[in-house]
Amino acid sequence: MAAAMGTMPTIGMRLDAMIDQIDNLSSPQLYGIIVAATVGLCVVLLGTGSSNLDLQHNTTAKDNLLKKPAAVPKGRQPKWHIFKWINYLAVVAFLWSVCTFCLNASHYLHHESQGVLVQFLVGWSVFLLYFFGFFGVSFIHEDISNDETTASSRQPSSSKNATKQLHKAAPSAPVCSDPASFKVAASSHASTDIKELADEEIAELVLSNKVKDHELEKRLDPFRAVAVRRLAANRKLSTVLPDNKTNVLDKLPATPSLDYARVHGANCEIVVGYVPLPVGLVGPLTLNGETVYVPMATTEGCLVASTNRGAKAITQGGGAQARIIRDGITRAPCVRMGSAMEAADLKMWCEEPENFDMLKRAFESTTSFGKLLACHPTVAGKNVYLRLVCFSGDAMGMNMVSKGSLAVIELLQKEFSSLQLVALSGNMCTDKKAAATNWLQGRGKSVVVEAVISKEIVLTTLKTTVAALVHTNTHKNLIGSAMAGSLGGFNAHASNIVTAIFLATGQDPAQNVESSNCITLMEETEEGDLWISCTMPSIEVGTVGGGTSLEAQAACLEAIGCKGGGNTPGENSKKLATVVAAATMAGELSLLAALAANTLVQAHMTHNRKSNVTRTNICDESFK
Ligand SMILES: CC(C)(COP(=O)([O-])OP(=O)([O-])OC[C@H]1O[C@@H](n2cnc3c(N)ncnc32)[C@H](O)[C@@H]1OP(=O)([O-])[O-])[C@@H](O)C(=O)NCCC(=O)NCCSC(=O)C[C@@](C)(O)CC(=O)[O-]
Ligand SMILES: NC(=O)C1=CN([C@@H]2O[C@H](COP(=O)(O)OP(=O)(O)OC[C@H]3O[C@@H](n4cnc5c(N)ncnc54)[C@H](OP(=O)(O)O)[C@@H]3O)[C@@H](O)[C@H]2O)C=CC1
Repeated sequence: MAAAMGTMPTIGMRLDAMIDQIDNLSSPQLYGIIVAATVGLCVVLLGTGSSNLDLQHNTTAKDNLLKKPAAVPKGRQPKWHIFKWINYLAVVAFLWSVCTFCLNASHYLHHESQGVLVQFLVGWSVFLLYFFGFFGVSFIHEDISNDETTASSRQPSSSKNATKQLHKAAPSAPVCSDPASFKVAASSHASTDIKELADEEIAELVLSNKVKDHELEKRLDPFRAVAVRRLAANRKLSTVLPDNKTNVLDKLPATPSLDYARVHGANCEIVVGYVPLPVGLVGPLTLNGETVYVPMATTEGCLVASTNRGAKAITQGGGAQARIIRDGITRAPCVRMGSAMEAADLKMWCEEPENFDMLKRAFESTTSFGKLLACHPTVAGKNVYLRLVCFSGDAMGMNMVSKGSLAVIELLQKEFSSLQLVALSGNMCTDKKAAATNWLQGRGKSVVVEAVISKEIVLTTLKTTVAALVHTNTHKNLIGSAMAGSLGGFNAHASNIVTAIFLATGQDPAQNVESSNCITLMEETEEGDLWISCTMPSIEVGTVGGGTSLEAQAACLEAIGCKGGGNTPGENSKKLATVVAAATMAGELSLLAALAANTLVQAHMTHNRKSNVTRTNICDESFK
């Protein structure tokens, strides 16, 4: 052991050996190495120091609060300008010591006690400790940045995120839709954990655009996101409303029952609450031999009463019969070809059965329920509008058919090199706009419903006569609508009933435009009774998807007996469509009866005007 110890070199021996090696170097070599190492170290240190400083210059105290509220509390920031000057002084002192050493190296290295060399070594160690300390600050600071913001201050985040989120523009899109031309506020991309902050503090960040209003759900649970947004929204509103009220939204309910977790990503964005609508329940209504009750959400007093009266008359008469005569939701992409002749080629190609089969396979690869039923191409010069008709099971099917249509276009682009997609929806679909195509060719469910009501029931329940009803219907709904140049509006108020049922059952209310297409026909039978029918070619409804999964809307579907998917796909949505048509017929019956008997105004004064709040406020004594 002692022998072994005796052969092992001590630190002093190693130092001596190192000094001997240095001693053997020529002076230029020695100076060169020392100067190069020193300059390199200084450059690195200065670079690191300044990056820290830049970071701070670009970062306000509020940003730091946003990035890591717990670690860097507001108002307790390091004094970065003092660090900066200490840093410069340290570097100058370090360079001075190195130069001094280099200039007198041979003297210091041969000094007998080596004491001066030790002094230099100690001094440099102190500098190194300081510089390592500086590195440490830098590393910690970078860690904070990396943890807390994906879009760090070293990389412009706005452009990065913008390109990621924007979809590819259509080839024919104008220059202004170039994704690069979109400007996204850089401040909105901070993605720190803001859960630790109080609601008021987060609302403050929303107001100063440090956190985007519509991204709150990504960073907080959906219920808290709504609460925070309401705080911010009240403040925003106070700046634009004339009386600067700060609590406008307080009367808009946000609690207790709406499930915002379901709403987010499915039904609505920038949610600040919900609007309660009264729901009336019409019925019993006998339809296809079955008794149904129909929930209707409306604020138009008299509407539910009217539909209820019609339902009563229909049920008293033995009930209504309804049939689905066509079923297919549509999407019509607009594509542009190189020439009108190529457009004609495309139309012919799509109409070949084997080619349609290819389109069908492509479409159906995107859905387990959807079936492509037809493709109707319409040519307009170089443009082709491919009206794709899809069976959508129990879904209304707009997302489904849009997804499938995209797959069809991608296939066609492989077949026709000149084909350019102008718009996935080319308006010949036609969604949410009045159009002859829906009236003539149908969209969604096409339904016809009829009933016979005895003259006695017409007299007792509807308070009019069969002849008066038929007369009113002919001159109002048929001739009157014809004179108005109506498109699908040969009815009295189909949209009233359609919209109220749509709102109650979670349908897309904007589709009331085409879903209300309806022609109401009335005749007097040989027995003197009333025959009535409503033909509605484009009722767009679903019992899965969209708003149908929200609790309240699902409850209304359950009340009708058609919640969710049916035993066979499409069973429930078809039932809902027939209920919409039959309830519409009930509404038609009652309103036409009121018009025939001229009791419309009287009815609305009773049911629509009774509790005018303003009037009760100003003359409550007389009102009593
Ligand atoms: C208001 C009624 C029904 C009264 O009608 P009535 O015959 O005087 O009422 P009744 O007390 O004799 O009751 C008859 C049945 O009506 C129902 N009924 C009666 N009252 C209620 C009630 N409160 N709540 C629920 N159901 C009610 C109910 O079924 C009742 O039977 P019961 O159950 O009592 O055995 C009738 O006058 C009526 O239907 N008027 C037509 C009003 C209407 O249809 N308005 C629709 C909106 S108008 C509009 O927006 C569109 C428009 C007009 O601009 C379109 C156009 O250009 O034509
Ligand atoms: N994209 C657009 O252009 C438009 C969208 N909308 C909105 O689209 C929504 C409605 O679209 P929609 O496609 O109906 O609904 P969803 O987007 O909610 O999707 C419904 C999906 O549910 C699945 N599904 C499960 N069970 C059934 C069943 N029994 N029958 C049918 N499908 C079932 C299907 O999936 P899978 O296909 O995978 O089998 C179907 O595609 C509404 O919110 C509406 O407001 C409205 C107009 C235009």
